[in-house]
Amino acid sequence: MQANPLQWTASPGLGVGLETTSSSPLPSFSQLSLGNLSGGTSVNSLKTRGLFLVKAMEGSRTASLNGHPGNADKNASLLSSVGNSTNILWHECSLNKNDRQKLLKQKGCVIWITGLSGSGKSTVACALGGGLYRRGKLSYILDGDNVRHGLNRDLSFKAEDRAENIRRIGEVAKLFADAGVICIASLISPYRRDRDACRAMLPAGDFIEVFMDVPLQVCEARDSKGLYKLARAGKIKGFTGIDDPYEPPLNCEIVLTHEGGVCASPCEMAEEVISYLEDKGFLEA
Ligand SMILES: Nc1ncnc2c1ncn2[C@@H]1O[C@H](COP(=O)(O)OS(=O)(=O)O)[C@@H](OP(=O)(O)O)[C@H]1O
Ligand SMILES: Nc1ncnc2c1ncn2[C@@H]1O[C@H](COP(=O)(O)OP(=O)(O)O)[C@@H](O)[C@H]1O
Repeated sequence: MQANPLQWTASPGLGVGLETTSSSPLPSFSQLSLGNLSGGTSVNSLKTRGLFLVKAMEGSRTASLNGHPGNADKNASLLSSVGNSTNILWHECSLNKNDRQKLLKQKGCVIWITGLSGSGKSTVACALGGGLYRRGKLSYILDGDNVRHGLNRDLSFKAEDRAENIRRIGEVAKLFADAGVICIASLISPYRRDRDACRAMLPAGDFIEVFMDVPLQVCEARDSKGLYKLARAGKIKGFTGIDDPYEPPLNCEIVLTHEGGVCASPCEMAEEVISYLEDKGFLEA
């Protein structure tokens, strides 16, 4: 992608800043400024020294409220408590999701792929990421197995840990969507309630649930990791589909089916999801 052209500007009495051209989605001078330039520093000298003065004086609530004595009471009234975090204040930046979407020429969203182990979630997630990449669209995959190697390594497969696994991935996916990225979350996520809680984190329409509707017998016959065999032998307890529940979606956006013993190829499945994204306008800003 070509970089956005930036122009230096000077403003009487204020200092210098970076201004974008009219076609650029980057912030204007009013949103980026430096305050005073002291010691004889001129705009030109900074320019020639190649200094990028991107000290953004964001239109931050925190900054403006804290910056003025006497506003402490007003500030305190904005404090909130979320879970175990008390006295916290949301910090708003002037550069928002819309700006990032314009930059990326797409809309951020979450594609949530759910299904049994071996149903093809990871495969279709990769095919989808590839298909989007070839169209110049930025996506990122949050795969349950992979996230459990790091962020969620402390979680087991009991119901409450699965719920926490899903909640955390939902929160991370939400951040990716806010960044303007098409986030592909692929995890078993066996409980409807947990998936619905992730849906509720996002604006309506931005959570696209994709159900891998592949029968247990097919997944078990694939058994690419040998886990079903271990579960049947009682060596893995609480394995989804064997001795742990899976609740299929009742009303999801896309169902990728295994019809009459024939499964569409991962690329065909990915194209189905891409068509949905195109139809709903996610592949343009
Ligand atoms: N008990 C049990 N049940 C189901 N799956 C198990 C279990 N133990 C380990 N595994 C492996 O972990 C992968 C599923 O992780 P997820 O994070 O997607 O699961 S969940 O959403 O929290 O239910 C899953 O990966 P996939 O096969 O890709 O689905 C398995 O490889
Ligand atoms: N559409 C498909 N048709 C046939 N086999 C598939 C398809 N998608 C995935 N597979 C195969 O099924 C197995 C499990 O796929 P995987 O993507 O790992 O599933 P999951 O992530 O749901 O556990 C792999 O061996 C994969 O090659």
